[in-house]
Amino acid sequence: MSSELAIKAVNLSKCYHIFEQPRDRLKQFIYPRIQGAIGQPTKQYYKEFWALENINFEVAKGEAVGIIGRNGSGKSTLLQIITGTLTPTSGSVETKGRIAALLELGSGFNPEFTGRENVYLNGSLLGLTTAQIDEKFDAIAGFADIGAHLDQPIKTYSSGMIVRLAFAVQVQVEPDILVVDEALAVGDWLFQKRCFQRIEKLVSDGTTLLFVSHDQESVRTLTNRALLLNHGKSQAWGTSSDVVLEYRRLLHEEEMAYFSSLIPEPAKVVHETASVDENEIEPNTDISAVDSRVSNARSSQLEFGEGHVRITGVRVLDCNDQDCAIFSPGDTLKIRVHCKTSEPASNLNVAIRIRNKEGVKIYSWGTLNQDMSMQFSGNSDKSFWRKNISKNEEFYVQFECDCPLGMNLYEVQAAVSHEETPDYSNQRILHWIDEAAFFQVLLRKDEYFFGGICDLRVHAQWSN
Ligand SMILES: Nc1ncnc2c1ncn2[C@@H]1O[C@H](COP(=O)(O)OP(=O)(O)OP(=O)(O)O)[C@@H](O)[C@H]1O
Repeated sequence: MSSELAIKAVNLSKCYHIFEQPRDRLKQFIYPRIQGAIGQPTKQYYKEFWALENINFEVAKGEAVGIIGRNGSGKSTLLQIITGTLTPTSGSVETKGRIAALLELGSGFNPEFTGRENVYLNGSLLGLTTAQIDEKFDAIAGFADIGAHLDQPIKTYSSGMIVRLAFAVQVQVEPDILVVDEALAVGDWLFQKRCFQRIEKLVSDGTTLLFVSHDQESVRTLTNRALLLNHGKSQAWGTSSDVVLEYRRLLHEEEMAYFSSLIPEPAKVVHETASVDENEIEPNTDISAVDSRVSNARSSQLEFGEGHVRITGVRVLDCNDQDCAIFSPGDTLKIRVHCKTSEPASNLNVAIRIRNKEGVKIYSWGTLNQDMSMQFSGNSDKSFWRKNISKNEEFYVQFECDCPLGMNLYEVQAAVSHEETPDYSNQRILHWIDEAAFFQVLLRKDEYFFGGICDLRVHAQWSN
């Protein structure tokens, strides 16, 4: 390996043997030997799982490299091979200099020993003499900042205290290569900030850093190159900002695939319904042909309520009253909530909530909001709240707008409630459904563009 390099991995692969049952492990230990001895073909009692496949990369001395990827993508396996706690199935890794690793919480600590004793134990494992540890002890204790706990056994420490002490030892030995896994996430934000500052100082003094984190911003700020692992394979290797972007793209793709599986296929036209005026509520409309796939898109776990008025389906429709799952900003977006009574009902409020995929409530609105505004304009007689609806009656309420939403995936929650008074002050939920429907908003290429969660319809003015 060139003297300029700190780490060189060549065709690194790791295969785990997965045994379906514990006794298969024993069988694997015994039978193939016997089968081999008597000249029979040997049988395999495990399945192979490749946690890493043909990973190649080189890290120059003093370089800071991030390793990112989804859970189970192979990051810890790779770090363990680099630090020598795991052997690869094939390929090789070479490292130069003293490696300090902050991998599993407090690994290398003896829980029965005090913090002070563990500092000496850990220091000696890292190759320091007692005299060298004596010299560094005050700096280590100062960085860990755990006060009198230093003379208590480690088993009495909180996870944050363990990580403080572990980090303090690792960084004070001034390693040639520092390997940091997710462990820092355990510390409080002030400690994390101090760790990051210390890591930056070590890197600027020439330490090589391998840093695994799910926090894309830390990877971008702390490292200059990064490796993206995906199902054990190297998906991207380059500048940290490029690789973090690639990681976002990967996460986005997977989220899209997940949400599209929840969004029902746009339904065929199954019946013609009259176009409903924006503010009109139409009881007694035929809903016999509500596409069952729309209501089937949710799990029955996600609903509750007293139940004498039930939501029988929620449909998302376009300007032609066609079931639609994809919209662009400005498109007519209709959400139709179909209900059925099992007893006579009145004082109803039918409402929707729209949440984006991050779970942020973007909007909630119900018929009572409209009734209230009718009341202000002295036209409250027509309010939905005052309507008496007979037993076994089916009706729907349609909410309609010009879609003001930004690019995202959206969940519709729907609810019907009994409101004792027309001001939401005394409410009984009759039926509430989470994940009643989903839709997506995509921006059309080469058209009006905005960023963020909703369109504020801002106009820019130039003046000089
Ligand atoms: N001893 C083992 N036996 C079998 N499979 C294992 C073993 N150790 C890890 N694996 C599997 O190898 C894959 C990679 O695991 P690894 O811990 O390296 O992932 P990771 O990227 O560090 O995940 P995370 O972000 O969740 O920490 C996972 O699918 C894991 O289940």
